[in-house]
Amino acid sequence: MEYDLTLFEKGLEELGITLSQDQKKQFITYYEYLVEKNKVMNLTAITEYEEVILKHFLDSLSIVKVSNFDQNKLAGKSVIDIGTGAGFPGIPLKIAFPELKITLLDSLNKRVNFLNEVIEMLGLKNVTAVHGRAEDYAKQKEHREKYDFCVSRAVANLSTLSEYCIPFVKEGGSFISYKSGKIDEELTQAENAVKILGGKVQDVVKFPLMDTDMDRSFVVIKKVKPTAKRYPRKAGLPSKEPLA
Ligand SMILES: C[S@@+](CC[C@H](N)C(=O)[O-])C[C@H]1O[C@@H](n2cnc3c(N)ncnc32)[C@H](O)[C@@H]1O
Repeated sequence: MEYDLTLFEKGLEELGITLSQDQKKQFITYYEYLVEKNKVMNLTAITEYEEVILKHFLDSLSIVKVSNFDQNKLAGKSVIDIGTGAGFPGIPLKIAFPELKITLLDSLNKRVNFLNEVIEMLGLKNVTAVHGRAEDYAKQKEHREKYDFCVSRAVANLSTLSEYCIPFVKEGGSFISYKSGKIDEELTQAENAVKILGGKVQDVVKFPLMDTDMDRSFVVIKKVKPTAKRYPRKAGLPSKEPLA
């Protein structure tokens, strides 16, 4: 099937991202497989082609607006995507920036199985999909404070998310949270949690998604000191009783 790439190409140009024909084909293959599998399992509420391009693909890639996620300096950098679901933002980042080493984590095994099929189908290298909860993985030596970037979209409020994500980040690295809608109150509520966990809010990048009226933002949290061993607390607690 022929797909109109006008919107995608316009968005990529706005973001300053250049993709080869093969990379664009990988995005289309991913789109087709997402829609096909979505008929038999719950992966996404968004399935219309242009909506997926805008709200999943371009939204995921808009992280290049964050100055320390410099697309020219990503070689060898490691990223963990917490609560990746059907692969957002991790799979679009891997397709567009194949030099990244990416770990995709989700607590729903059927989504992880889907991701492994996508990885194989697209022939992606240096990307691993793992099944588990952030609170448990962040305790493991091979994951704790091992990543240059931790990213997460649509998983939890910023305080809970900080407890999931900051423990994965190396000192000097960043946790970059994808947010939509108004963010100021959530940011104020998370301020102390960020500090307790060894982070510091470095930047908040606000923008509309392409030429829509949909508010998007990135909260950029720099890891400034190691996270105390007791965090994250046991699975379930960060969402039940967010750090205040
Ligand atoms: C609303 S979906 C968002 C998926 C994707 N990030 C996106 O933006 O489309 C939230 C995902 O986070 C996962 N999740 C929630 N809590 C988690 C945790 N503590 N550890 C790992 N995954 C978690 C869920 O299984 C679900 O797939």
